Amino acid sequence: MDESRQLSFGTAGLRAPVGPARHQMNVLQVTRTTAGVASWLAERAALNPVPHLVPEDETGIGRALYPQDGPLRVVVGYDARYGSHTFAATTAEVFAGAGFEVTLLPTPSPTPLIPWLVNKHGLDAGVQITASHNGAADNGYKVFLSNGRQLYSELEPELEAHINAVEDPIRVPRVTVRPTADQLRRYVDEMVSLVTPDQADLLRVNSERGNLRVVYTALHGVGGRAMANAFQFAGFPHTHGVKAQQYPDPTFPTVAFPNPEEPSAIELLLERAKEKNADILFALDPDADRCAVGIRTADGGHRMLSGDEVGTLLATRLVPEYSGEGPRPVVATTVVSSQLLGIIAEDKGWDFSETLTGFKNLSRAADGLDGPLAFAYEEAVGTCPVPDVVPDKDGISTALFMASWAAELKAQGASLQQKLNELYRRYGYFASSQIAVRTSSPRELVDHWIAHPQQELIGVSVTPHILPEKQGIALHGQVGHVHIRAIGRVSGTEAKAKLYLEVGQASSHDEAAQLLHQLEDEVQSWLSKL
Ligand SMILES: O=P(O)(O)OC[C@H]1O[C@@H](O)[C@H](O)[C@@H](O)[C@@H]1O
Repeated sequence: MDESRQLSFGTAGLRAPVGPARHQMNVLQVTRTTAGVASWLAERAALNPVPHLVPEDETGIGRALYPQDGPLRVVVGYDARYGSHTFAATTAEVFAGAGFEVTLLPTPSPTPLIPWLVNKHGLDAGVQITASHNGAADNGYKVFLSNGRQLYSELEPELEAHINAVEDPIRVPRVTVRPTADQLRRYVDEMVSLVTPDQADLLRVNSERGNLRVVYTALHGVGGRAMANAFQFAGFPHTHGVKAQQYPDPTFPTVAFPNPEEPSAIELLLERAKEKNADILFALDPDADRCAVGIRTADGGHRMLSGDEVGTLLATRLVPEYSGEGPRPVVATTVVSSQLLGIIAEDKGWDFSETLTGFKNLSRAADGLDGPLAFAYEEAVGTCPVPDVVPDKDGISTALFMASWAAELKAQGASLQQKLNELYRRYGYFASSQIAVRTSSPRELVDHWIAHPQQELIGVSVTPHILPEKQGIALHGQVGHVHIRAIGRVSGTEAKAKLYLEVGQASSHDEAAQLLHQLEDEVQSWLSKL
């Protein structure tokens, strides 16, 4: 590892092991980064002055009292990892030292609180100290801009130039910041209000929710309190957390990787689901911006839905079919997610937009289109159900929407699996899976795939497409009427290359599963030869 290398922004901000070197997460790194962010935000504000809100001739007294003319305002939050509290306090103090008005959250909190607060209070930026689902050794730094959206790629070079221009972090001025009152309850109340029934439906809905058995895990992260409160306030009395994983613990003692996408991470959740005979299961990631969802299977067991299954289902639940009036709502997903959402969008009259991985891209997916972003998701169990309230992925509101829907369906004798079957019957059967290759040089591996693209997969020829920014390569082919796709891409959060496999528009579940199986076998066999 090159120790002189400065950290750069990846899929979701800076992420690196906590340690003393220049390419690691430490107080000097955080000081330098924040000083850079502060000077960059100040420069942007100076270059984009607030338009005059009062007539030109009314100058002078009182002008400074307009909120837009005050100091830049930021909020700083943090998860419960090693170093998070210190890094957050450092971030807040450096912003304050640069003349910003700073809101520092008092306790470890879910990441979605930051975009929610930025958006709600018209702040100039937000920072969350988190390494999301990475291993215990890592920490990270995530930047949200004035509209609550994450810092996006085109702006990264400008910001990185400001960070690199910070000469001696020790000399950066710091001013002590007193933390604010806890904001979690306010956030939870607003999320719960999204699923609060009308007065006329109160009795029916409460009784539906009273019959749903919910289990969830916070995976040793910061979402436990938010999730418990949210379910309680929304009227789900039979909600059970996985006790061993309920409270923040930076060692993540019961899991190898605290990522709800990893089968080993949800073992205790599945045990709890069996014990409680659960109808629905939720696994938050450690900073609670993502949420995996599980359901009961026909044989009485449980299975986790894929991110694509949750995303496509929830889109159909939340976005009404286009009525022909006004701008079309925009739904969005990433290039490595299922192609099903695009097909549904065409049928429902929605505008559809596809971006590179990460909500830094997805939250901008409707820019340049007529309509607003109505819904976005990515296959990595990240869902943004209400972009105008939280313009990023949000595990808590996702869980509330899915639980409310599951309760309603249960009362009708139906299920989420039936809803999924309806989608497949209408649009064809889809199946997908992912293979991760952990390596110290994922870039080299993916460059090799790009330079020597596979010509055939499971006996049919495939056409290669290089992903934007050379992030990876997509191979598309047809087996009769069935579409097959394999994408290789460099992870932007961990040292791994990822392979995303999908079979689409098959005539039956079995056909999709069988072709996917063949695809997996073939990919595994060429991986073993590398
Ligand atoms: O595939 P990557 O780059 O490792 O990212 C995986 C996921 O990592 C999460 O931490 C990000 O919040 C997601 O947006 C992202 O999709």
